[in-house]
Amino acid sequence: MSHAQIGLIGLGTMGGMLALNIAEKGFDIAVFNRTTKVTRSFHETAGALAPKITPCESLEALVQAIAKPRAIILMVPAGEPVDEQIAALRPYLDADDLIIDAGNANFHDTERRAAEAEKQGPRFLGSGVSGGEEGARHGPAIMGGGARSDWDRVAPILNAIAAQFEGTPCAGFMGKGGSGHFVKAVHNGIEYADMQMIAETYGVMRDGMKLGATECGEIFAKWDEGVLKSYLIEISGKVARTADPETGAPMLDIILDRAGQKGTGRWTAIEAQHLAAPIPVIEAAVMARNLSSRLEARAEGEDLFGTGPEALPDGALSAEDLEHAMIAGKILCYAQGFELLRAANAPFDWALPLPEIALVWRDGCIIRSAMLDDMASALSDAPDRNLMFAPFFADLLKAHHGALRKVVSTAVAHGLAVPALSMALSYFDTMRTARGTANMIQGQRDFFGAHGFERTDREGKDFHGPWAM
Ligand SMILES: NC(=O)C1=CN([C@@H]2O[C@H](COP(=O)(O)OP(=O)(O)OC[C@H]3O[C@@H](n4cnc5c(N)ncnc54)[C@H](OP(=O)(O)O)[C@@H]3O)[C@@H](O)[C@H]2O)C=CC1
Ligand SMILES: O=C(CO)[C@H](O)[C@H](O)COP(=O)(O)O
Repeated sequence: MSHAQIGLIGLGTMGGMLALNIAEKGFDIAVFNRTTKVTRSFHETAGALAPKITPCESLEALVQAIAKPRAIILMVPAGEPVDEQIAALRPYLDADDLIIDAGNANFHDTERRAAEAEKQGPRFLGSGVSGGEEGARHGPAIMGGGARSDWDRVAPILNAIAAQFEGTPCAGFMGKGGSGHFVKAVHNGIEYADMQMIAETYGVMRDGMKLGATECGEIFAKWDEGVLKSYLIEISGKVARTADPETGAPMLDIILDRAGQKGTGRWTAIEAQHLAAPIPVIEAAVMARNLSSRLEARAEGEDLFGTGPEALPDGALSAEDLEHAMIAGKILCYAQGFELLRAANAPFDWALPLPEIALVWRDGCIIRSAMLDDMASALSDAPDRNLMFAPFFADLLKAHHGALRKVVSTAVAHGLAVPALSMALSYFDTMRTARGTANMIQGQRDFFGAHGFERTDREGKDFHGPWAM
């Protein structure tokens, strides 16, 4: 019986929860998983939703269970698994059937897959989904890319399962090709940066202010009541206040300080370099994750050079200083993310809807934050303006950049590594310095390579020395 309104492949953390979400919103769904026992146990444990779910044990059965024209969501790891699934499905599908890759694909792969789909079918959408397990189950943010007509076809389902912010679905169409997955990658870059800055403030509290994990957790919980209100601050408070059930010690004290990564932050940093779009806070966060994995070298460094972080003198920094520094850092990191989105428009022939992206990120996704509503307004008022210059955020920066400077300089003076906060401050200082120091770079380039320079006192682009010898 071909009655399912949609299909889904990949019943892992995200796919299983998305399937339950789809069924709960009243849609009939057919599901398939590479490992059949996962499909069976998924259906057996679906409870009241089981009648809306058709478990399938082959791709052929999955395809037959879905009403035409079919739509099938892929929720499998990025890269080869996606290509393999598309190749395995293709013989069973009609040209107007639609595959939706809802995993975290590299957008270059999505561009390629979209181009292949244009030539040989079936139809293809690349849709970034954010929100983790909980979001997938009860309402993620969804960033779609591909053909508008394909998006419109599945929008009723995607809008229904997305998080709702004051009645508006946190799902949006970003444009053609890989644009949806590009927007999701930038979301993840901001996620890396936000997480890193929170980790740095935790480090200052733990190593500089000698606070215990629970005290740090209470401070994060307080921040979550103010300007910094956001999912990541909220869960950081919960993480810090959790005790290990086995030892009773704070969880944070027993977790190894080596951060994992699946690659989305790195993709964002690489693309920013290709586009010459400055995103130093995000790049610092990727760098910090990479350095975190150098456990042996860091231990060797501690033996050789002495313990890095020193305790801060009493009263050197307060929790309020850290909160205000985080506010400034957060604005600067989101501003960089939106600048990167804007920088991609011309090279990829996109028109990424920046205000709508801020609206989509208001709920459901990992970087949801009370600031995003104001960011959406600022981007609607002036879509081409860097967010740091929007009056609302400029006022916040004027009020809080002093705290960012105080936190960074105090931390640096006492051997506490704060790379993302430092980069936020450097970006801020660079962006408010009308006459910088690139004149020296231009002098050097002309000295060794006759590359030419512009002058401040004359029109023209190709001036040269002579240089003193
Ligand atoms: N976890 C998260 O918070 C988020 C994840 N994502 C993205 O969603 C996608 C899925 O992630 P997640 O659910 O966490 O991953 P999981 O590891 O929990 O699940 C992966 C799923 O893919 C299947 N699978 C793995 N390899 C293959 C393959 N070669 N061919 C077919 N099926 C395969 C697995 O099947 P089997 O049971 O047989 O192993 C399983 O159903 C990824 O792209 C991820 O980046 C996006 C947003 C958030
Ligand atoms: O997309 C996500 C959240 O938005 C996934 O949780 C992703 O896995 C997070 O990235 P990483 O594993 O690199 O930390």
